[in-house]
Amino acid sequence: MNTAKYIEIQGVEQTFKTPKGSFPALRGISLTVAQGEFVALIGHSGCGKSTLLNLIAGLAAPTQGTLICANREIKGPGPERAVVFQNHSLLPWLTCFENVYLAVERVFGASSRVTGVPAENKAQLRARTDAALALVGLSAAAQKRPGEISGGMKQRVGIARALSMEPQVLLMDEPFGALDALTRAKLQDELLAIVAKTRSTVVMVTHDVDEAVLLSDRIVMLTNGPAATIGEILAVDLPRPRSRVALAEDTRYLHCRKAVIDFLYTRQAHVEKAAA
Ligand SMILES: Nc1ncnc2c1ncn2[C@@H]1O[C@H](COP(=O)(O)OP(=O)(O)OP(=O)(O)O)[C@@H](O)[C@H]1O
Repeated sequence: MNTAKYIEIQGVEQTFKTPKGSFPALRGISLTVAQGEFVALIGHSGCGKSTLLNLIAGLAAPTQGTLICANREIKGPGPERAVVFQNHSLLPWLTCFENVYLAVERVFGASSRVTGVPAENKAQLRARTDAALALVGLSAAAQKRPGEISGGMKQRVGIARALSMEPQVLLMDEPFGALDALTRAKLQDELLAIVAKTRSTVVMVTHDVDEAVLLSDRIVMLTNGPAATIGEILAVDLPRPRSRVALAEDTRYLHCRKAVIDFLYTRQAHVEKAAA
C-alpha cells in the first residue's frame, strides 16, 4: 500500500440537483493525504467543505472523479472511516456507554459484516467501550445520558464512539464548532494527544484558523463556491508535540496563521450581496 497516498481524491466534481436546476458545488478537486497525516479543510461558509468530507466518508458519491482509501475505491461508508459531526448525533435514550457500545458492537460484534474476522464476545466489546471512554476522560460519566452532560462531554462521547471503531481515518466536520472557547481549546489539546497515540489519519473541516494551524500538518484552503476548488495548500511546518502557549509567540505559527487569513480575507474575501 502506498502510505504517502493513503487517501486519493482524483478530479472530483460534485453537482447537486436543485429545484432551480443543477448546482455545481465542487470542481476539479484532486488531493492526496498520507497515512497518519492531519489535514484541515478550511474555507468560507457554503464553499463545499462538508460536501468534500461526505464524499470521503462515502455518504455521497461524486458526480465525477474517484476517491480511493487504502487502495480501494470509496463506494460507501466503511468502518475504517469514522465520522464525527458537529452535533455529536448521540441517541438521547441511551447512556454514554451504550452510545459507544452500539458502534463497537456493529464493527466488532456478532453483527459485524467484516468477513473472516471472528466476532468478539460481550466482555471484549465492553472492554473496548470502556477504553474509548477512558481515552476521552469520560469513564465517570459512562452511565449518564446525553441530556445529563455538557456540550463538551457530548462531543467527547462522539469522539469516543468514532475512536472505538479503531478507524484508520477520522473524518471530523467542525467537531468543536458548537463549543465555548475554553472547552474547545481543551478538546483540541486532547485530540492532539489522542491522534499522537492512535496515529490516525485525520481530515477535519473547520472555520477556525488557529485550530487549523495548531492541529494540522497541511491546511487545504478551498475557494468560494459555486464550483469551489482547492485554492492553496499550506504545509504547517511546526514540530510536534505542539503547545498552544509556546506557539502563540512562535514566528512560524504566526506566519502560517497569516497565510491562511490572507487567503480567506484578502484573496477569497466573501462578497456579501446587498439585500435586494
Ligand atoms: N444536498 C444538497 N443539495 C443541494 N445543494 C447542496 C446540497 N448539499 C450542499 N449543497 C450546497 O453546496 C454548497 C456547499 O455546501 P457545504 O455544506 O458543503 O458547504 P460548507 O463549506 O461545509 O459550509 P459551512 O461551512 O457553512 O458548513 C452550498 O452552496 C450548499 O447550499
